[in-house]
Amino acid sequence: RPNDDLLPDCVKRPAADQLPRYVRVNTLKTTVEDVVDYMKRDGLFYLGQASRLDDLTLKTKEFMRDIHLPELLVFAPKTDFHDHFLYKAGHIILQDKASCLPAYLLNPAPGSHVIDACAAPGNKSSHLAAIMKNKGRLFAFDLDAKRLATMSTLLLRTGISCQQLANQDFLKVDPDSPQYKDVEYILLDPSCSGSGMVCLQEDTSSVDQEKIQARLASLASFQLKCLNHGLSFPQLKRLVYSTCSVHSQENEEVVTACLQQNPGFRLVPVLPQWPERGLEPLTQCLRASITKTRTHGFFVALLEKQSDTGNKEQEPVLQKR
Ligand SMILES: C[S@@+](CC[C@H](N)C(=O)[O-])C[C@H]1O[C@@H](n2cnc3c(N)ncnc32)[C@H](O)[C@@H]1O
Repeated sequence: RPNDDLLPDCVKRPAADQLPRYVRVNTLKTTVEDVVDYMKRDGLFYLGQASRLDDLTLKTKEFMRDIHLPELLVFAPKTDFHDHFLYKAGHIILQDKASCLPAYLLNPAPGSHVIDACAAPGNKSSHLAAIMKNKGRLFAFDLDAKRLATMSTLLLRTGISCQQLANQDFLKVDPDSPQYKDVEYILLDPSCSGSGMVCLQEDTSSVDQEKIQARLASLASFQLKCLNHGLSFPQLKRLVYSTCSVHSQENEEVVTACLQQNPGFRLVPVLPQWPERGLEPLTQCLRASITKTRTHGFFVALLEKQSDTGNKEQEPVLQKR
């Protein structure tokens, strides 16, 4: 959740209004083809599959399939689907493209056991459940009861049934408890400064710099604790870490500290065709921004447990899908 203390009073609407409207198709309820047909019958113009980022500059009523994510449709900025039948019926989810990356990259197998550590309001959980085809177990935690209640409504609407929600501090979840003994995948999207949200970008001139730095240090320390905790689940294979922050203190610096403390894990190079990378030397990670990826500001890292034999070939994942 964006940390309100860090956010400025000024809200830069014009920048947010430039962002395409991204729509994730909920494959538990429908298919991309059916949604495309529905939208066409509704009077929208389908331009096919995008092949370059520039294609995503759409006029009113036009839409396309995204370049990178197979279940994502892209519409003109400000297209509003909140009253649309497909949204109310849970067939589509209104989710920024960058925020679809974590579940897509984690890619848990159907039937697997997965944790969404800081889950509410649940967009990424619903995406995980769709990738898992509702098979297996999705343990979702959040500290905030109100946000968890919103999440229950969203999950109900989207037809998810493999989840187990808990109003619990993830840092207090016992990795050695028998119920988590088969957890192989964790999605960790902890509270952050929210500095990547285009409509909430910081006007740092009016904010006390010392206060900002102290808040960032406290968030980074919490994020690192969550990461270390996630990596301590005994059967863990992969963990995806994400923030909607543009600050390296919450992103590359947290991941670097975590890798130093957990030498049994390595970074997986992901999506080689993605145009914006983590800051050097963490170029295996992804960054996102309105200028380079036409999304909100975002950061994603995929960590993987090294096999006992070590020296595993560093294969980029999800190059083709
Ligand atoms: C960035 S938001 C998560 C957004 C969510 N992943 C989604 O895609 O809808 C971070 C969440 O972490 C929760 N949170 C903060 N500290 C936590 C903790 N110690 N344990 C579990 N959840 C926590 C907050 O209440 C907030 O809902």
